[in-house]
Amino acid sequence: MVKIAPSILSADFAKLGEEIKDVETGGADYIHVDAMDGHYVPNITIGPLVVEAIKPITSLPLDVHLMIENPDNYIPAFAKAGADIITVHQEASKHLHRSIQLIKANGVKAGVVINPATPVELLYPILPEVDLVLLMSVNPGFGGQSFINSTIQRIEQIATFRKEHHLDFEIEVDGGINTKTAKQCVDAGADVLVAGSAVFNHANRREAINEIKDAVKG
Ligand SMILES: O=C(CO)[C@@H](O)[C@H](O)COP(=O)(O)O
Ligand SMILES: [Co+2]
Repeated sequence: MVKIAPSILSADFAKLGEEIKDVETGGADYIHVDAMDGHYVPNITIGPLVVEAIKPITSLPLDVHLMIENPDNYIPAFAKAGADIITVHQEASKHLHRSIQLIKANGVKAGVVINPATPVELLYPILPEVDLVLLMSVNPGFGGQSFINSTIQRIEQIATFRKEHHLDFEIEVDGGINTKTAKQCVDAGADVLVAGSAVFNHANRREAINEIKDAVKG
């Protein structure tokens, strides 16, 4: 069964707690938290203080996607704040293996993420060490963008590597997920779909999540 990770980037921040409860009761599996620093990406969003504030609101895992420069400087703070999964960009970490080890040393599941223009092969050396691979299907920085179709072949490539090397990390896809792209991603091998605007721009979040889950089955 596919997991849905609503991205709170598209939630109403004036009532963030209610928004998170709404998607939790609506059937979400993770809460996706997009942390942006205005340097690595051209937008500024959420820091450890917000993660700490939402931690008691939900029993779902907090899936923290770091879009920040020098991620090692902030991994301990996000872990302490309550992140359950921390994902670092291959492009933003100066020493990727060290970043992954640092996440694990802080007692958190470790993920690696790559942008649409980064060759998937660059991840191969780190794949035996990670719990999750996040493939960006838009350029990071904003919600509400269109899905980049070449992502499908990239999911297949990572899924093939996972099978051939008997690994068990989850494959997550982030950006432009809707009922159509969701099915394509899952057919290619994705386990977790981040959905920001598709869930939070829908008046009924349960319906939005069910529509994606049903589309994947159909
Ligand atoms: O990391 C990011 C954007 O950088 C995402 O998590 C988006 O927030 C997903 O939003 P939608 O494309 O689903 O609206
Ligand atoms: Co994200």
